[in-house]
Amino acid sequence: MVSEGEAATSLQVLRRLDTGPRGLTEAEAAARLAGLGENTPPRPHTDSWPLRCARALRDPFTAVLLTLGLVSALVASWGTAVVILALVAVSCGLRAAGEHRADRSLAALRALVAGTATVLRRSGVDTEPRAREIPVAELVPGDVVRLGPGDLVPADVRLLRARGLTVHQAVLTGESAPVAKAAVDVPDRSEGGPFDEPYLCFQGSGVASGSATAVVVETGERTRFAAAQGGAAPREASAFDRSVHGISWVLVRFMLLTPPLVLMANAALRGRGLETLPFAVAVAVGLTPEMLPVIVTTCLARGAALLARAHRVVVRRLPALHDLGAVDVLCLDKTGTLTQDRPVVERALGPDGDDDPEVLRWAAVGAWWTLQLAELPAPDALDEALLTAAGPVGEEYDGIGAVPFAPERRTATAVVAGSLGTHVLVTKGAAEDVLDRCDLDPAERERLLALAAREADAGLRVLAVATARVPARTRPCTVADEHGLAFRGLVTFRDALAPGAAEALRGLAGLGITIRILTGDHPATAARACRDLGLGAVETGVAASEGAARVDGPVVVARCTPEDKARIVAGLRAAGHTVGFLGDGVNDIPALRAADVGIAPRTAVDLARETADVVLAEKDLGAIGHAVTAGRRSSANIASYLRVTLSSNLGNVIAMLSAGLLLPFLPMLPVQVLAQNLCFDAAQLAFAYDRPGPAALRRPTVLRPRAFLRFITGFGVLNAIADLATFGVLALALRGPDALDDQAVFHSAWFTENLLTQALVMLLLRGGSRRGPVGRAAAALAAVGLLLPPGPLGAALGMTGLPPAYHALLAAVLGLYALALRAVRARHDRR
Ligand SMILES: Nc1ncnc2c1ncn2[C@@H]1O[C@H](COP(=O)(O)OP(=O)(O)OP(=O)(O)O)[C@@H](O)[C@H]1O
Repeated sequence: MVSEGEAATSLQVLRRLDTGPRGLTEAEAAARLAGLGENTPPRPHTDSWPLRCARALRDPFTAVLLTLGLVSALVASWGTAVVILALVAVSCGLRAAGEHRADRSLAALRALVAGTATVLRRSGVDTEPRAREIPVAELVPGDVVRLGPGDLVPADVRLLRARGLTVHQAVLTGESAPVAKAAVDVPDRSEGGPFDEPYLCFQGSGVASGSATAVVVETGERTRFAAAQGGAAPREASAFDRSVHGISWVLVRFMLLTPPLVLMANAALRGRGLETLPFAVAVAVGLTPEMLPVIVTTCLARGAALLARAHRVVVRRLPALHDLGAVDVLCLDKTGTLTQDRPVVERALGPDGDDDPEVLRWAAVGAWWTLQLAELPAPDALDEALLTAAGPVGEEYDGIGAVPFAPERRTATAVVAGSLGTHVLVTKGAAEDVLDRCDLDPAERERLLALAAREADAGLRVLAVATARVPARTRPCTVADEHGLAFRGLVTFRDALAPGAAEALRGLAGLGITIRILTGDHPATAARACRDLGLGAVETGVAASEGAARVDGPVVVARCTPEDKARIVAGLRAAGHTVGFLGDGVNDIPALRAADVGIAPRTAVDLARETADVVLAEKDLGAIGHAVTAGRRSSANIASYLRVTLSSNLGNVIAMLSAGLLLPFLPMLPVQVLAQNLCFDAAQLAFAYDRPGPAALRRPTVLRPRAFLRFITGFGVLNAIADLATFGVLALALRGPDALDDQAVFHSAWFTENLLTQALVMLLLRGGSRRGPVGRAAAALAAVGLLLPPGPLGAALGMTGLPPAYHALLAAVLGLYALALRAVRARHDRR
């Protein structure tokens, strides 16, 4: 771990690592790799089976079931206790198996999006070092790496040189704002911990801005990140976690209240004592949706695996799939998402609007020397386009210093040696920001802004270029030097629209998703791109404008800084929307973090990819539509399961409690309640494999705990009325010694009726096709309901065959119940 080396000088650190500023030779690096092992991040510590099962036990429903099992064992109701334990074991086993499968496929998917690092290596001792990209796993201590905006720090490193470097260390320290880092040759011993040291950067952090050259000090298991168990910083609970949590806790309270209520009511009205406890416990168990965790894990894991296979979309955090289904506002950046981010220089023009090749030359000189002096691993797309268009330029001057581009400033500056002891500052950047740094009268400034806007209106990207001649000096160039400049002109670029973007945007609008474009670019360039993509009436707003964070605000918000983007996303979330953000640049990272679902293409900068919840393996906006549909499908299945289970469970419990008070005996034996519950659970696993109807996929799906609880109370009461009505009718119609006075007949009748109504509810409350896994499971449930009581298992459970007249009456009651369910459902859907 970085420890004794922390306070050493840079030279001492290089010596200790037996390396130099020119990096290692390939042979030396290979030998170190063989000796020390790969630089792979620590594996998440969730693999062992006992640990998985133990985690599954922490689920609130399982905890309640265990408590109920314990209570049964205490009153020596062994049958009940054993069935409850079996339920717990099955649910934990299924859940652990589901999670294991999900983790395995997620790990394989993550490998798809693994990153690389830029390292300086030499082929032999006397050869010049060459910067090349290698997989992060192949880095060894002593390697010299280059870091640029958006890079993940690939190991624990000591900075040798840095320019304007700031890094996000949230994963390690929880601090969300980027912190400034700088190379220090002879460090002071500081008060704070190693994370506060300016000259150290750690694996797991990411470069927010600036650039650096650094030597790798520790790799693999020996990094601070590994020591911190590689635990990602705890994330704010997602919309999905919050809804499931909310619903779970309301139910847990219900379940805990049920046994004492049953006991008290039976004691008060029927004078029964503690002998009703097993029944009370069984009723509470009947209320529990114990398969919820299994269904959730299976639905999400299946959805994610299908999505990866069919559309090459990688969901890095399972609950994000549900959140995708709930997204109702999708914010996109423009460059690289709607356009290809392969800009080509179109024109270079002077202040009067005429062609002027000098402007392009100065811009390219600036790009070349910023690239060289800031030691950036690679030029950005605009700089690359300048260098391609201008040809070799840098050699004519000596580079002195550079302040690399930062999206908050929107300018980049290089300083080169001029004639007769002077230096020339070359600044390029967004027109407004460069003009602010020029000596101009207001009218001239307005005229030049209009010139830039005219070019941008044609859909071109625009860079302004300005220079200043200053006396030569030795101190390094800083942002403060960018003033008093002379305006040189504009360079314009054409960046073609991404193929398929227009169609994908139409598809997303068809899914009921509002699109917002948040870009750092010129408002006119952005507006033109959006118009060409058919984004309806485009209103542009600058980031600072009021209302940018409202969903009915402007479609395009231009000149956003990274913080503006995050602020708008946070504002939309605060207004109750579920917000997705798709971006690929370093300027998108705060917004990716702020969104409910951060989405990045695989070609995004490493840090954006690492921050995102969802990674598109192909740069295809259309894949988002598929991902949203997959999310809606998984959520619809989870919601169907919850609706069906909870409303019929609640109905059964109400009916059973009322009947228990009206009848001279218990309406069902505890073991029968539990057997019925087991049958329900098995049938409902089918929801994990269901294909929901098209209606469920048309709108964003949100599990709103309040609406949910209203739904289940409504249908639960309807279910209870149907149960009680069945018995009312039966009691009237089938009098006599063989009929309902006989406890075994009553219990069997209740058992059959319950399973049949449950099957009906599965079919009618779900919506969509009656066929498929849910249809088959409902049919199987109905068959068990009819065939089990007269069979040997029925006899073992204290049940018996039913008189034929019962079945006829039951069919009539079920018919009526189905009609009522349909009517109530239709009314509910209309609301
Ligand atoms: N290398 C560069 N040198 C100087 N100025 C630059 C450079 N790159 C970008 N700019 C200027 O800064 C502005 C903002 O850039 P930024 O990277 O924040 O957003 P963007 O790439 O234009 O758009 P988006 O946010 O849609 O990805 C650009 O419009 C351009 O004017």
